[in-house]
Amino acid sequence: MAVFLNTFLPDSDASSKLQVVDEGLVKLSAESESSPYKLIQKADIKAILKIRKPFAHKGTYGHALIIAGALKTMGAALLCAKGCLYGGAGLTTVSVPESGLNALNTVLPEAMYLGRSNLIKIKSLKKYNAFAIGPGLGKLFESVCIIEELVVLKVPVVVDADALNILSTREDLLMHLAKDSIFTPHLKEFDNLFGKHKTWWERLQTARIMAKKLGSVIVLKNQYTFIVDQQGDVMINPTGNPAMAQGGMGDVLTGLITAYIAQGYSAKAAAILGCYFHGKAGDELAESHYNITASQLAEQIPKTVKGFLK
Ligand SMILES: NC(=O)C1=CN([C@@H]2O[C@H](COP(=O)(O)OP(=O)(O)OC[C@H]3O[C@@H](n4cnc5c(N)ncnc54)[C@H](O)[C@@H]3O)[C@@H](O)[C@H]2O)[C@@H](O)CC1
Ligand SMILES: Nc1ncnc2c1ncn2[C@@H]1O[C@H](COP(=O)(O)OP(=O)(O)O)[C@@H](O)[C@H]1O
Repeated sequence: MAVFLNTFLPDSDASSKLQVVDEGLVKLSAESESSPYKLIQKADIKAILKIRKPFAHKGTYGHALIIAGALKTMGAALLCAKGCLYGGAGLTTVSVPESGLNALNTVLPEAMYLGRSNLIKIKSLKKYNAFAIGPGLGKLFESVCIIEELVVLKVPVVVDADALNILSTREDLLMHLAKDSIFTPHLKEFDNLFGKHKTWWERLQTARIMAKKLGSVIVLKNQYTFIVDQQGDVMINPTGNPAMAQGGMGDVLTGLITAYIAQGYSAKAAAILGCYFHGKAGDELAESHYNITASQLAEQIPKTVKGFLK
């Protein structure tokens, strides 16, 4: 029986009620007409996920740099870094203000530190192969300068929270951020960035246009998160549940997606894996927990991936 798009939206309108959603990312036959809307299946994840290799070492799985946190929102940076560590990046470096150094060393001893002043000064960030910016970053002048630097470097970035809000006032930076970046807005951040929308159908049409225009992936977060690729196709994530509705959950997702980029996945594959395992970890915890914290969810991720492979 056909599944229609309105099943995955909090609102309903004539267009989404008529839009068929395909099951799975793979086209069934060359002749069949495929829908731009596809519901991610377990088999799709199996096809994307790469098994860890014998003789692998920390260098095999990349080095992520997370630029996040401000004095009063250091937790967002820690949660993002936690998502990255538990997502399996070989090395994770976190650039927080110096006021966060003790917290970082105490809470996440596996993570390394890069001072903000060094970050703005050094031109070479070449040792990192995955970048995330935004959780709890604040919108101060310093944050804008860092985004300008990333634009000059032309490195793809996972962009979240305050970095999205900065880009909403700086179209020049938004349009020049490297292709294959990943934008991870929730509804409000999305509308800030691309304009107000009355319905989710309209919002999705804008997401498809903008993902193509930017040459990047847009992860539009909600109960069913929409991953819109550079061709404007929309992948719907089936995992996740209301036990996850608590602050910091998106910060963990940003770290997790960044971990997959560090491990060598494409922007699209990293977004798909990140959303799927983030939600699946939440689903597994929700079997025994009424609500879940973001830290709990991050810690569940390695178990979830292992369980998936069994
Ligand atoms: N421990 C920490 O330091 C935390 C810091 N955070 C950071 O704090 C900064 C600001 O976060 P705020 O929560 O103030 O602002 P946000 O822009 O994240 O959220 C603003 C409002 O949007 C609404 N909203 C979000 N998703 C929605 C959806 N799907 N549908 C409808 N409404 C929705 C919520 O009601 C929320 O009050 C961000 O940089 C964020 O990363 C948060 O992540 C929470 C945890
Ligand atoms: N009811 C829900 N069902 C599934 N996923 C949810 C639900 N509520 C929240 N989430 C997930 O939690 C994350 C929330 O992200 P975000 O709003 O950016 O949070 P924060 O800024 O507090 O980190 C998203 O990945 C979203 O899909």
